[in-house]
Amino acid sequence: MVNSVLESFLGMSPLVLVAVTIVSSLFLYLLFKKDYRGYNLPGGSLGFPLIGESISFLRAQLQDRGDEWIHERVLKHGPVFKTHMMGSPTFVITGQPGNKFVFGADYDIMSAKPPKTLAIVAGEYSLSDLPKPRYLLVKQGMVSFLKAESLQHHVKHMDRLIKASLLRETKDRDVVQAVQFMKNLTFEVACCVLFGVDDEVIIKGLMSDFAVAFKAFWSIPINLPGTNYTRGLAARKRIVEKILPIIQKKKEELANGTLSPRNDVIACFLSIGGENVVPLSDLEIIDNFIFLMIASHDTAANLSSMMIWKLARDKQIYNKIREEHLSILAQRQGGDETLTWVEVNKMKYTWSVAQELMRVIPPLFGNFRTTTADTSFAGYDLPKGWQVFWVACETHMDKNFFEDPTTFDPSRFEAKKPIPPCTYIPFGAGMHQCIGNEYARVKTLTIVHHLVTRFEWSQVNPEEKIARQPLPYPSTGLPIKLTSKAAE
Ligand code: HEM
Repeated sequence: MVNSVLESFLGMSPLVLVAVTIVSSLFLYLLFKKDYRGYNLPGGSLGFPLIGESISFLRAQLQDRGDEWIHERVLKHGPVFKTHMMGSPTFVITGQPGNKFVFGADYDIMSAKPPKTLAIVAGEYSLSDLPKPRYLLVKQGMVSFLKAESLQHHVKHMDRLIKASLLRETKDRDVVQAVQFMKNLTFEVACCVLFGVDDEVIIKGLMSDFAVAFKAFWSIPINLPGTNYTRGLAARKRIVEKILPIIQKKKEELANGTLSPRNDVIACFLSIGGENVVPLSDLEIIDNFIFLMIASHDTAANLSSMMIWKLARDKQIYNKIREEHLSILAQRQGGDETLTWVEVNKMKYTWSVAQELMRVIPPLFGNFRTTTADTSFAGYDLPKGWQVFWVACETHMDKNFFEDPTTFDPSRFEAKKPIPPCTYIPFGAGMHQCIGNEYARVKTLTIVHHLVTRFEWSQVNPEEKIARQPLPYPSTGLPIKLTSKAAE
């Protein structure tokens, strides 16, 4: 088991890892001991130097027991504890006050600098690595495409792509590998709709490069031949080579007026300017293209895969969702067969199922920050330069915020009663809150719409377990058996 954990997250032989660990660990251990004596640190274990508790945490994640791993330590040490993961000493901060502290912290206390792995793969100019003024500018470029006012003009494009892809995938086939299909579909929709890249050969090439880069993100940053990390660096180089000519072409099209500045995210980036504003360089655009692909791909593919998983297992929910979608079709007037923004906004029950699914099984388990100054929380010292890890599971499963938390109940999101701040956090909160939630909503609802109005499905392996890889997926890729069900 330990071997398979090492191989999935490192892509390297355990023997090589042990050798590297022994050489580097003693030095780091002594350094660490020396630096932090005298600080009032919370309880917890730093585990082995360099590796820390990464293996134990990642192993729990693979078994979908990450929440138990956290909860055991919360029970032992309280809502804040120390550990060592993904190459750095780390504070895990849980609970509503902890979430408020992390999500409310500004740049002078905490940065959303990701683990070294993302910084290297996505590049030095990627959103979460930028100084605040530049961060705000680049994010503005992303938001100008992702906000509802802009996104609504892309619903029909997204709908056509999803419908065509679904018909292609299910043609003459009654079993579909749902996870791989959702990953491919999400990537294709992102290339075409988010980034305005529709050349099939380029999309295929980018897809295989990104598959390698995604693995590198959740690896331990050891630059040795054969590691996932080193393969990720090579994949980044190939991605840069493919995107540069696309940027050049879009510059020309914007200049001659054949491309609108709101056509896609790259066009939005290229249109950033004005008095005293330094336009984005090609490298800034590439790094943020990679960053956005990493931020959007697995998360959005995960939500639609998990919806398919849930609907295969719960006939009552499937029937209620199908009813909602057939009623939308029944109300449609005119001959246009593509979905509209108004129709997507009628899919309220379907979205409340997705929200409840993200409460019980959040796509993102949590995320990292780095302290940028010595600070304190709950009476403990948090020294500068440590990683901070926030997690969703502790508040999502807290009966003080969600009555009967282990029951799957979409109606809690239909109720008028507001959910207390910083307790329901599948999209985070505060300054770094997800800006792609509307895009993810529209894409997921469109996929579910075409699936439920055309098919019923069941799991080929009903006993299939959920494993975090690091996002939660059915462990054998969710093969589903489809039965055609024409819209009534
Ligand atoms: C179900 C799908 C998604 C989930 C669950 C999700 C989750 C999250 C979470 C939890 C964060 C906050 C991270 C933190 O505070 O540490 C985040 C940030 C972010 N997400 Fe998403 N996301 C999803 C889809 C997307 C999509 C589709 C896009 C883009 C099209 C996107 C773009 C971003 C960006 C750019 C940030 C960083 C914002 C910032 O740092 O200011 N996400 N996402």
